[in-house]
Amino acid sequence: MTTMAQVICGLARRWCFGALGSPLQVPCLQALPLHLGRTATRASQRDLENAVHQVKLWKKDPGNEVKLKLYALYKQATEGPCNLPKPGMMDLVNKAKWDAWSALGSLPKETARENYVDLVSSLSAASEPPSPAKPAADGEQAGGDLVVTSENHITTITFNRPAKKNAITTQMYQDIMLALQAASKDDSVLTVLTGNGEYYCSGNDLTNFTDIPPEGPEEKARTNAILLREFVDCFIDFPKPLVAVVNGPAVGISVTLLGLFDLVYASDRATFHTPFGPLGLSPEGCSSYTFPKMMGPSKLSRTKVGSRAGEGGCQSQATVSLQGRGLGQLVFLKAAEMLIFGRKLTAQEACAQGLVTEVFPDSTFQKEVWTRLRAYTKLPPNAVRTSREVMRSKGRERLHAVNAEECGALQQRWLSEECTSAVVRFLSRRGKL
Ligand SMILES: CCCCC/C=C/CC(=O)SCCNC(=O)CCNC(=O)[C@H](O)C(C)(C)COP(=O)(O)OP(=O)(O)OC[C@H]1O[C@@H](n2cnc3c(N)ncnc32)[C@H](O)[C@@H]1OP(=O)(O)O
Repeated sequence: MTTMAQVICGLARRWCFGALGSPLQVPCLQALPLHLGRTATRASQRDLENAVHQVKLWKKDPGNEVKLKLYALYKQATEGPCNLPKPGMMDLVNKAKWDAWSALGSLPKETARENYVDLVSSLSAASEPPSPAKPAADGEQAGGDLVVTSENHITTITFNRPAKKNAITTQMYQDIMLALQAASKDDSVLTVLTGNGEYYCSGNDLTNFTDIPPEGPEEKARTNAILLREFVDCFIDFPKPLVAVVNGPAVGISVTLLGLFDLVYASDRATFHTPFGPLGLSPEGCSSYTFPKMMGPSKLSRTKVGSRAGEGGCQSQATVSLQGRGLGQLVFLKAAEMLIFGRKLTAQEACAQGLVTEVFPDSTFQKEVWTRLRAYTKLPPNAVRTSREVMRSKGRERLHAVNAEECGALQQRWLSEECTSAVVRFLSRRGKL
């Protein structure tokens, strides 16, 4: 069986820039800027070889679409129409190459050669002069991918990869666990998670799947499941109030975990998206349990109505949805729309569903939230901890069981073709393969 990890592993190896099969493997001739060097309208074999060499000198990855075109034209120019058997569905790289080459049909070798040379020439011309170097580290702030600070009895853990929309790497999962362990013992009253930049967090870093150990993809899925389970367990067992300051869009695991938080304050710019269906995944972070629970009818009596509607606060639209439906059905439907079908919620909608405590206008978000949190730190810390423990202790065992079940399901999902294809699509669109 070909698994996602095998495919991605193979893709990562084979699709790195300069390694897309034959066009980049011919012997290297003199480097000659083709758009300057070729004057005749018909491209010669020498022009083709120069073009191949030119491609090798490109510093910027031209993207998979261009690489496929180059591959197909080169094969057509040197071997004629596609003569390979069609690869299997799961052999994604060879299938894409085969499709591109076959699509050229009976294009004459000379025309393919000319098209190859012209394509390289136009792309080389377009890339001159070389674009200026990017600012250091893509604008990432000093302090690493995760920044932990402790001030005024608040420990703050900040996702700090704004250039990657704060996607969580494997290292960051480990570092967050260490930060939580430290925060559980320090003198802070509250522990806050927030994001630096435009996003709160774009969820699991999808390139985490490309790092396959020598033991193979099953081992990767197994260790990922263990890591995820330990990671979520840290949130379940965390002894102090957890606060999410959701400064912008939140995706995937950064949303599901919110069900384990005590306070979730959101900017009105934030959105909440769990695209598990499209990604071939299933829910994690105990959301399969917490979301139906919080989005159920018991929330309706707690839903904040009115006072800040339109300028923050929650709007009570959920009551409308109740009409004509049994309450039990509503519980299922609301959580299902998010977790199974990947419906993205606005901050107001998330608040109405009980996922968010309160929404603030983005312009005053930071000021209002941090003022509120500082005031909470003045409360007697032991009373705060005790109240929280009383509220949490009854459900803890259940949450651990849910977490274990979700991780088991995901371990299978990560090895599935549905997930493979979705991750490959994402990475491929961004030229990461
Ligand atoms: C131990 C394992 C535990 C596993 C736990 C499982 C968790 C499940 C999940 O979290 S599922 C959710 C996974 N996340 C996503 O599917 C989001 C993917 N990202 C996007 O859809 C988009 O990037 C976006 C909507 C977040 C933002 O789109 P936009 O067009 O505004 O920006 P770009 O796409 O150009 O992104 C900018 C750069 O950031 C990189 N990036 C963003 N998100 C991720 C991500 N999740 N993983 C890896 N990389 C990400 C993107 O590739 C761009 O990088 P580049 O500039 O180098 O191309």
